[in-house]
Amino acid sequence: ARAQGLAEEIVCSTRREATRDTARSLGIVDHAYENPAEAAAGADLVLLCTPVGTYADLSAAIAPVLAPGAILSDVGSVKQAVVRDVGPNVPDGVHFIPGHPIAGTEHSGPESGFAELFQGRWCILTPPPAADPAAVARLRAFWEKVGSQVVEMDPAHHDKVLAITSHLPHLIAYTIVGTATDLEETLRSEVIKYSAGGFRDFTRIAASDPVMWRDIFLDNREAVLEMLGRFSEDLAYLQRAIRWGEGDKLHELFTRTRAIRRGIIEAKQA
Ligand SMILES: NC(=O)c1ccc[n+]([C@@H]2O[C@H](COP(=O)([O-])OP(=O)(O)OC[C@H]3O[C@@H](n4cnc5c(N)ncnc54)[C@H](O)[C@@H]3O)[C@@H](O)[C@H]2O)c1
Ligand SMILES: O=C(O)C(=O)C[C@]1(C(=O)O)C=C[C@@H](O)C=C1
Repeated sequence: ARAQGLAEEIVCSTRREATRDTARSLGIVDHAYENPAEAAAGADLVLLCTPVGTYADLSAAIAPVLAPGAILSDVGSVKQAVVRDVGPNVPDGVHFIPGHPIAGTEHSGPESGFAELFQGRWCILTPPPAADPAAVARLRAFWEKVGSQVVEMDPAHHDKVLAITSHLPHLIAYTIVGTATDLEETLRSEVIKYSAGGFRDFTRIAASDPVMWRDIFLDNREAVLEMLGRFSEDLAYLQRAIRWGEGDKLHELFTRTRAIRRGIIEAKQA
């Protein structure tokens, strides 16, 4: 937003003085406050960017200072829980339009942000049915100006899609790295020593913020459990194929998934 000159003034609120200092010295914000209500007072656009489990308290804390006509949005990785937790705190006259940029890294804090983060990435908005179309258009324009492609979705659908494309992969990464590090000492040191391609990719994902991901799994419980159930069945199918030496079944699946990966890359290049 700073690089594109989208706001006259950008302010933030964080709990620690050290984080506020970092945000100021990076030039990301004009002012940094400890109290979120001080940061949100009079703003045209307020974005909640903390772990989703904090949203209920945070939105209650800023509600009294939100200006009429302001847009209240967020970047949280789940959407039904955001509607549940923030919705009741939104004052009349404030436009509540939840959002989710599908862009991020395993790193945390202001120093991990970069101006190109959202370029060429999707941003999903989940406006309530009665949302003001002009406010939705303004928020859409904001995300487009930072380089995103915006799509609107129903919150329940969002949570299902992200459960399989983002949440389950993280759960698998956390599990596989946990399993590997629970191995007996000799094997464990070998795992670390020889970790190259596959396992190393999992360790990157498994280095993601523990609080953020705890909250995502607690707040997208049903969709994650549904996808996990399907995944477990498919894993058991492969386990059985390996046990009985059914190479044709393995080959058929691996051929199908290779085509899917190539399809994703072609779609990106198009
Ligand atoms: N990292 C990603 O890949 C990614 C992508 C899209 C959306 N998100 C969502 O964005 C949000 C923030 O994620 P991030 O990656 O920017 O994390 P981050 O760790 O960089 O930033 C979160 C900030 O919230 C602060 N915080 C934590 N608990 C707080 C509390 N109780 N009160 C006030 N501040 C608190 C942290 O100190 C930190 O400064 C999350 O809701 C996450 O689901 C993350
Ligand atoms: O690349 C990464 O590090 C990410 O995990 C980014 C990622 C994802 O799963 O795609 C993580 C959480 C989000 O809500 C959106 C994006």
